[in-house]
Amino acid sequence: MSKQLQVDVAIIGSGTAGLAAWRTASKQGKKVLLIESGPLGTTCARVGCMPSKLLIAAADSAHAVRQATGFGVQPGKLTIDGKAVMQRVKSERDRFVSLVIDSIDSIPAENKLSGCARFVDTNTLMVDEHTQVTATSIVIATGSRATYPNDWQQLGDRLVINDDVFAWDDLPKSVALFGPGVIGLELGQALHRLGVKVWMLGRGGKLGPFTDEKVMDYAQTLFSAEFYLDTDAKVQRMHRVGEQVEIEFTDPEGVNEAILVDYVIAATGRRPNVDKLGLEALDLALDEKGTPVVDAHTMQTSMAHIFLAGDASNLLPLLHEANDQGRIAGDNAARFPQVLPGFRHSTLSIVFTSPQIAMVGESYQALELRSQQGGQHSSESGTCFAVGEASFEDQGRSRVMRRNQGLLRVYGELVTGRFLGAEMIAPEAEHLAHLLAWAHQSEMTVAQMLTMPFYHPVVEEGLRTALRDLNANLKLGSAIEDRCMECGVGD
Ligand SMILES: Cc1cc2nc3c(=O)[nH]c(=O)nc-3n(C[C@H](O)[C@H](O)[C@H](O)COP(=O)(O)OP(=O)(O)OC[C@H]3O[C@@H](n4cnc5c(N)ncnc54)[C@H](O)[C@@H]3O)c2cc1C
Ligand SMILES: NC(=O)c1ccc[n+]([C@@H]2O[C@H](COP(=O)([O-])OP(=O)(O)OC[C@H]3O[C@@H](n4cnc5c(N)ncnc54)[C@H](O)[C@@H]3O)[C@@H](O)[C@H]2O)c1
Repeated sequence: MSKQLQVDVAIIGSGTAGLAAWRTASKQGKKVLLIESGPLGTTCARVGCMPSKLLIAAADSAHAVRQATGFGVQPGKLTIDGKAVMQRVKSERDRFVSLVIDSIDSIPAENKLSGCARFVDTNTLMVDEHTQVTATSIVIATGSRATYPNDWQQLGDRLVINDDVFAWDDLPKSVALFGPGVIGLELGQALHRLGVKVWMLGRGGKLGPFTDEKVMDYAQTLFSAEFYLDTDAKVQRMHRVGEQVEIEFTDPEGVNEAILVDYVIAATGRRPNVDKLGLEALDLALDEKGTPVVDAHTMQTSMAHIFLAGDASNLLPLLHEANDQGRIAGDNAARFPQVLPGFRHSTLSIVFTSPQIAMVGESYQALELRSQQGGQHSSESGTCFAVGEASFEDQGRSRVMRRNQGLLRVYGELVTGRFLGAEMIAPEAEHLAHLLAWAHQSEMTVAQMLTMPFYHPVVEEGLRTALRDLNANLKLGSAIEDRCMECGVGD
């Protein structure tokens, strides 16, 4: 006979979204239960944001040493100690995980339950086979997992995902990395810079998070010059040969190739963990991928008392999004049935390659779609937005640092001049993107952004060039100024 529990709010998953939901729901004095199947510590700290950035930090340092000769600094022969690299990645990662576990430990025992939850009916969850939980409202915050073609399983332990990479004790000699998306680019470039031979193979020509083809093409040229990259690989055969994998494929020039690699890394996308929740027991509206449809402002599903947050939703799978969504879902689950729309930040995503990649506000593709649908302020040519751009190849500070590669495209609304979004691959993109996201959230016009201070010589002067170009193309202000050498070679 299973144990019975009755609570106000049940939260499934104690990742970033679940913990945020726990904090907001419990502040309202309700009886809240956090259910976790384990392992504890969040995807971000265990196998996501933090270990990937630790690996990238090691790669950046190797890259800086290689680049030093370009400044006349001769650092001598570079040696990479793979065991030491992985040891630091894991020990720092464990430190981050322990901080999360400390905060979970501080949650009272009666508010936590260990086990895998699934729905029995609209208000009842079965946790493993030991406890039945009845809740007035429920937050699904179960995260996501890596997904790849089923037949790759025949590669056994030579097939790995991001989780496995961060468990390595040493760096391998070679990998074939499938999926030049966000995870693929970050891991692939880092491994390459740490001396691992990398073949990066994609499907359908897609690269990174870009929707603006001009920026994507620029990035493709840049990464292809650094490591093997085929964004539309024609793979004929992939099979295990001893402790390695042989891959037969046709390269972009039509030449047949066969390579042997130590590992195949699957970075071919992630899917929300909602398929084993017993959702079939509910009359819940699902999208075409089988994920519950959710209101992005209230985080409510089609069943008013069931909320969804974080990677478990089909919204943007990012840490700060999981945090925002969890906060809103937890708050509304506790105040149910009086739900309120929660505050959402402007869209911001950063990929920690070098140069870095960033997306802010509305994507180029979203704006094109808005134009096609005859969006507000559509011009005679059928678009509702103008584009400005700047190259970083000749940008003052970027050249000083020998990091003068990059392209920034900014979008603004015709008629109103409002800043709408940006896509970029650029030096210091993480900082440029924050400035732009703040401007986007403040609903600034491009002209207002141009009245803001710009120091000299800084990479942000490249941003000003793009904004000036956009302002001219919006036909609301003066055309782009010629380079003003007396003002300093910043733009
Ligand atoms: C390699 C990598 C790098 C990343 N880098 C970044 C980055 O730099 N910046 C960024 O913003 N984002 C990054 N992300 C994305 C970010 O990590 C995720 O968006 C975020 O961690 C999602 O949090 P979550 O709470 O939704 O999921 P999770 O943290 O995965 O939490 C879900 C929890 O639910 C539990 N669970 C699942 N099913 C059940 C069940 N049935 N019953 C009970 N418990 C269950 C799981 O065990 C898990 O603990 C990265 C992701 C990866 C994989
Ligand atoms: N810096 C960050 O913020 C960061 C870092 C890592 C991950 N993330 C989050 O995690 C999410 C998931 O990342 P991801 O890289 O797994 O997904 P993704 O969708 O970004 O990339 C998957 C890639 O795999 C390709 N692909 C799919 N099937 C393939 C196949 N059979 N062969 C070859 N290529 C194939 C796709 O075309 C795509 O390019 C991201 O959307 C992002 O939100 C964020």
